[in-house]
Formats: sequence, structure tokens, C-alpha cells
Amino acid sequence: MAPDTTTTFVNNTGTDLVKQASISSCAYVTFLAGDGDYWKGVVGLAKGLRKAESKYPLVVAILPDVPEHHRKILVSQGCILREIEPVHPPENQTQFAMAYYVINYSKLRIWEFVEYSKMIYLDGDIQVFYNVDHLFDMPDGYFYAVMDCFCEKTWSSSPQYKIGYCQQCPDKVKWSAEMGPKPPLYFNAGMFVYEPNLSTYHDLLRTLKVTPPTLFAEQDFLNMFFRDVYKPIPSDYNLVMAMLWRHPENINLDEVKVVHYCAAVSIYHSLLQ
Ligand SMILES: O=c1ccn([C@@H]2O[C@H](COP(=O)(O)OP(=O)(O)O)[C@@H](O)[C@H]2O)c(=O)[nH]1
Ligand SMILES: OC[C@H]1O[C@H](O[C@@H]2[C@@H](O)[C@H](O)[C@@H](O)[C@H](O)[C@@H]2O)[C@H](O)[C@@H](O)[C@H]1O
Repeated sequence: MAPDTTTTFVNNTGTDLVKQASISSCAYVTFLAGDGDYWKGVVGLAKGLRKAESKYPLVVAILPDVPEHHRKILVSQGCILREIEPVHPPENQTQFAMAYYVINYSKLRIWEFVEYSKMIYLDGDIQVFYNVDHLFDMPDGYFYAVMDCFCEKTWSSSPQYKIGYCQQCPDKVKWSAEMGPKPPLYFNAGMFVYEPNLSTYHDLLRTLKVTPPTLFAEQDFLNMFFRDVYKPIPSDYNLVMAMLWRHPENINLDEVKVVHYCAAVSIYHSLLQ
């Protein structure tokens, strides 16, 4: 990968007008909102990337409600803070999405980070244990992410869960034709490789305005929006915890590089009993 250089265009007063990244600028990016403990996950992510000797910085797309003392700690960990405004789904329709997830629509702002040509998004509850910089070298023009699992209780209101269908084991309970077309491959939006682009960004926001929210909020929306360019990558790059007890046959623990500590709280409680 060519060195990370940027070209700065200046106006006649010498001030920076715009930073146009060179074609080789890449970075990791995460999203942080609120004054809760998610900042600790972001610190862990920064430390994990450093320990894995990643060549690229970690950008934090940060909402205005993140307190100053959390920001200072992130900067001390080498994070690049980029303040964003929240993104809200269509007015008074959020009851269709789980309220807990509505804040995640703000992730869509990262398509505006065009100072980078390619970015890897990672949730704050993700840890990187081995270097994954090679993902930046994958062919442009696609949206790379790991397939999710439909077996958790969080999916209980979905048609998949109701018949016991999961894309992780499509032959165990087959999708029946009378239920309509088989659902397309569906990714977990806690980790993905994408290319920031202003026209894609505006298209995302325009489309969101006319798309009623659904169960998994921005994850469902991103799956719909990038359906034709989505390319699955191995679960090694985003091992969703539930896969350990739902589909251990699909995991090769020796290959796992990235772990995603997301799972319905009830599962953790049941594991602790
Ligand atoms: O109040 C919140 C909720 C979410 N997040 C960010 O959004 C990501 C996705 O939310 P969450 O981890 O709750 O989703 P999960 O993958 O666990 O379902 C988190 O990891 C954080 O990076 C945050 O910073 N504050
Ligand atoms: O806002 C929707 C969220 O949807 C995803 O989390 C879900 C998903 O993984 C389900 O499959 C699990 O059952 C569930 O526990 C978990 O919370 C993303 O990880 C997160 O970043 C975010 O996009």
C-alpha cells in the first residue's frame, strides 16, 4: 500500500480549503455516542489495533453528547475524533426499530469521511486480536462484512426465527417457498469494509427519509442499501459471540482475528447461571 499522503488545496489566503486524500489513504473508524461506558470499548479497540501493529489510524465518529474527559482519553490513545451530528430515521416511526438501536443510524455519517479512500468500520464493543490491514487491499466497489446469525432471541419477531431458519445453517431448517423469496445474505453491521463517498452518503440519507425503520435499525437499512454489492467475508473478521454457542461448527478459533462482544444480555445471564 502506498504511503498515506494527502494533498491539501489552499485558497489565495493560504488557508486549507479541503483535504483531498490521496488514493491510498485508509483508516479504521468506530462510532461513539453518549456518556456511558462505550468509550472504554473504543480505548480497547485503539489498544488492540496498536498491539496488532496496524499501519492505519482509528477515527472516532463522535456525537456531541460525548463528554470532554472521554474525548481527551481517546485523543491520548491516538484516536482521531470527527464530530458528527445524529441521524434520525423518519419521524414518529422509530417504534418499529428497537429503541436501543435507533442511535446507530448516526453511523451513516461515516460515508462523509472522504478524506479516506477506504475504511474499516468496527463497533466499540469489538476487539482486534490480529492484524487485518490486508482487508484494505480487497477490490474496490464492494461492501464487505460478516454474515449474521438469526438464532438469538433478539430475532424472535422475525420470520426467520419463527420457523428456525438461519443463513448460518440453511439446510437445517429450509426456507419454505410459501413464505416468499428466501431472504438475501444478511450481514452484521458491527464490522464492514467500505469506501467513503459523498454521493453514496447523500443517497443513504435521501433513502433513509423514505424507509420506515425496522427491527435492527441501521443494520437492516445498510443490508437493504448495499444488497447488490455485499460480499461476505469469513466470521474470523467479526466473530459475533452468539456464534460460539449457536454455530460452533462454522468457527475455526485458530483463525479468529476480530471478536464482537455483542449478545442479548439475557444470554450472558443464562451463561452465568
Ligand atoms: O449508546 C450507545 C450505543 C451504541 N454506541 C456505539 O454503537 C455501537 C453499536 O451498538 P451496540 O454495541 O450496542 O450494538 P450490538 O452490536 O452490541 O448490538 C457500539 O459498539 C458503540 O460503538 C455508542 O457509542 N453508544
Ligand atoms: O443497530 C442494530 C445493531 O445490530 C447489530 O447487533 C445485533 C445483531 O448482531 C443481532 O444479530 C444480535 O442478535 C444482536 O444481539 C445484536 O445486538 C450490530 O452488531 C450493531 O452494530 C447494530 O448495527
